[in-house]
Amino acid sequence: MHLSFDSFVLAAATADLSDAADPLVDEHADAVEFRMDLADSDPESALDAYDGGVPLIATNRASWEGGECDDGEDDRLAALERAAERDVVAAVDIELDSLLTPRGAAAADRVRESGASVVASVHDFEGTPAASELRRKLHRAATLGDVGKVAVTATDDRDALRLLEATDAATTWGDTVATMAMGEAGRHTRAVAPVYGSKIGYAPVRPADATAPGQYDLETLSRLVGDLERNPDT
Ligand SMILES: O=C1C[C@@](O)(C(=O)O)C[C@@H](O)[C@@H]1O
Repeated sequence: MHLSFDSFVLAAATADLSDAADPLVDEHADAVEFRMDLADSDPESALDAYDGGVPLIATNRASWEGGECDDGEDDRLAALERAAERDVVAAVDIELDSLLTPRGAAAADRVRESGASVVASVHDFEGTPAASELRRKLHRAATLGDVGKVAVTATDDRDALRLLEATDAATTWGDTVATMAMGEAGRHTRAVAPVYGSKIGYAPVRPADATAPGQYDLETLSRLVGDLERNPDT
């Protein structure tokens, strides 16, 4: 399956692929992000059993990047390479710090050879970097990935605004990026960042199953993003 990041992709984020059968996913999601690192049972068996019609983004977030995968880098990335071999997996998320290593770069090559896209991701669970640093990270991630994703933690409105500004700048100079600010102060960026060019949003099917702080549930984010969408004809 293929996912185009030319326009906004709303991803239902989950640790449990059976969530994909929820009618809300069919109704609102363009993709399902499978957080392999958060899965209770063997994620590769879950991938084998997946028979949904919505393409998958496979993520196996390393513990050093705020996830729960403690495997060594080789095993962690090999699981993503195997995931990408499945037709339903349209994209694979690889951390920017990993893509900067030879093993991570090789994983990206394998993923692309399998026909999947690479989402290069950077997370800051402490705060929001300065504007210049944000721009640099976004550009670096968008250069190594087919989409460059930066998730930060906002503690006030100014943090959120800096992220939106960097999103707009990156999009204006032609990078394909995805941005979101985690935490309560950043919550609105999940709805607003797509207006400034962000190409992926993440939302749990049920509010209680958030995969990051400050997420809206899928139905809510779909409505908010839809309401704010610019329609050139109106
Ligand atoms: O990187 C991201 C973004 C995210 O952290 C968020 O803030 O929505 C949620 C994660 O599941 C996803 O992999």
